[in-house]
Amino acid sequence: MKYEPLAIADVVLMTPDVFGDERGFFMETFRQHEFEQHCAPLQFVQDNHSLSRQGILRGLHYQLQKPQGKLVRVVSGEVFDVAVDLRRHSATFGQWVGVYLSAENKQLLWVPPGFAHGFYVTSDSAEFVYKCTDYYNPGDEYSLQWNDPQLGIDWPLVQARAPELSAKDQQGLTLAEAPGYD
Ligand SMILES: Cc1cn([C@H]2C[C@H](O)[C@@H](COP(=O)(O)OP(=O)(O)O[C@H]3O[C@@H](C)C(=O)[C@@H](O)[C@H]3O)O2)c(=O)[nH]c1=O
Repeated sequence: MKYEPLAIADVVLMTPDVFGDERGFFMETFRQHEFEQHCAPLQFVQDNHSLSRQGILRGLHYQLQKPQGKLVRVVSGEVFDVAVDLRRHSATFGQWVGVYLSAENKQLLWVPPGFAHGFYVTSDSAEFVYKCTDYYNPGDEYSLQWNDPQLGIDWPLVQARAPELSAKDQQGLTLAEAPGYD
């Protein structure tokens, strides 16, 4: 596995070694010891899997009292995946990084606790799989507005169509309104 810190250095892009043969391929997608060395000394307690159609945007989500670090990847299709730094004392507070994750590139993104996370589906559909360092805690969940001009996220919208959002995400908070991490 190759580990590559992004422009916000705590966010790490991971590229697995893929062993192809006549049967298909094999790859390791997680190794605790390496993860602790290159990303964070944290354990995962919950795994999630979602399916979304093209044009769906999920996010940008975070939990305040029980922050979740997320190790995310795509097992079918392609998404543009975004992490926003909400740590108020961070030099990169309010900044974002985004990468394409796909079944083809097989990359994983480590989104640490203290970040909001979301993704936009660019392929016909996409299945998204991720590990979390804390449990889902719905009362503690916030949605940051995907198109807040202060964030200025450059979403690669398909045919310039507005993304489809859940009712919750349509009520997302701007960066100015959203509680951050102290
Ligand atoms: C996230 C989550 C949802 N649910 C339930 C609640 C609800 O009925 C249904 C759909 O929930 P949501 O609309 O919140 O699902 P979704 O919009 O896919 O939420 C996810 O978005 C991405 C971007 C993330 O980063 C995740 O952490 C998570 O917040 O699934 C759980 O039971 N456990 C969970 O961990």
